[in-house]
Amino acid sequence: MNWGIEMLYVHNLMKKYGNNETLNILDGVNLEVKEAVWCSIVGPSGTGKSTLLKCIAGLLKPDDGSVRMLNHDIYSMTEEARSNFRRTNIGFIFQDFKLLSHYSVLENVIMPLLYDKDRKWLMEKAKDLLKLVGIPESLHNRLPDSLSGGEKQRVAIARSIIGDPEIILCDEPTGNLDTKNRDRIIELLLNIQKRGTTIICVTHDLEVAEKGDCVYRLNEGLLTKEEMIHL
Ligand SMILES: Nc1ncnc2c1ncn2[C@@H]1O[C@H](COP(=O)(O)OP(=O)(O)OP(=O)(O)O)[C@@H](O)[C@H]1O
Repeated sequence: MNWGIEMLYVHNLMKKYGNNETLNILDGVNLEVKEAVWCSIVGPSGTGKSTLLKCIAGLLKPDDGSVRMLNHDIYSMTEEARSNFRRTNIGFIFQDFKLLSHYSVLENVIMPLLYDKDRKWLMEKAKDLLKLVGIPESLHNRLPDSLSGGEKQRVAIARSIIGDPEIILCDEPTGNLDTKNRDRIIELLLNIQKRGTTIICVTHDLEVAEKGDCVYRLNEGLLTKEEMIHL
């Protein structure tokens, strides 16, 4: 594996909501992340961490600056190309899981690729991934609402890797979990990283953040590298 390949390059990102008098939420954010690196982003509530993730994901166009992922300039693409790029290269994990409540666990896992791949093949792959994240077969046909928080997040992790993404964007992935489940999710993310996947993880939890190879703090619109985390 080549550890030096550039995965993400964010240059001078600017974003504000509303009219010109409001502050820039992102005020010249720069970030460079290599392949197979876990990069944590911390910062006070409301400073724009989710906004930054959305800009990185191609879901929220910045006012200025650029996002390059795998040597593709995300905002130079057409919307359709960007959406295809996102589907094939990016996995997502959210604090509130975002599982579809009317679909079974298995159906949730295959959902990102439902229109791209053969359903039978996807089902087999989903079963393998659910095994990988420790979800027993007895839960495969259950609806998400009947699962515990830790189980839901493990299903969400299986869903995030169904397309073998190059990069996973996590927004507070352990925010709704107790310590035991948090540690299990950290372990899974570390294993996914070991397979060569890049992880960008927004978190309030410094114990999660410090699992990263690098930690950045977003404050007053700027991202700065943390030299050391004091727990
Ligand atoms: N669509 C929007 N329209 C207007 N303001 C918004 C919008 N989305 C977010 N904001 C504001 O932008 C700021 C940054 O929000 P964001 O969700 O990115 O912060 P955050 O750092 O992720 O917060 P938290 O840690 O609490 O989740 C907040 O003040 C928020 O109210």
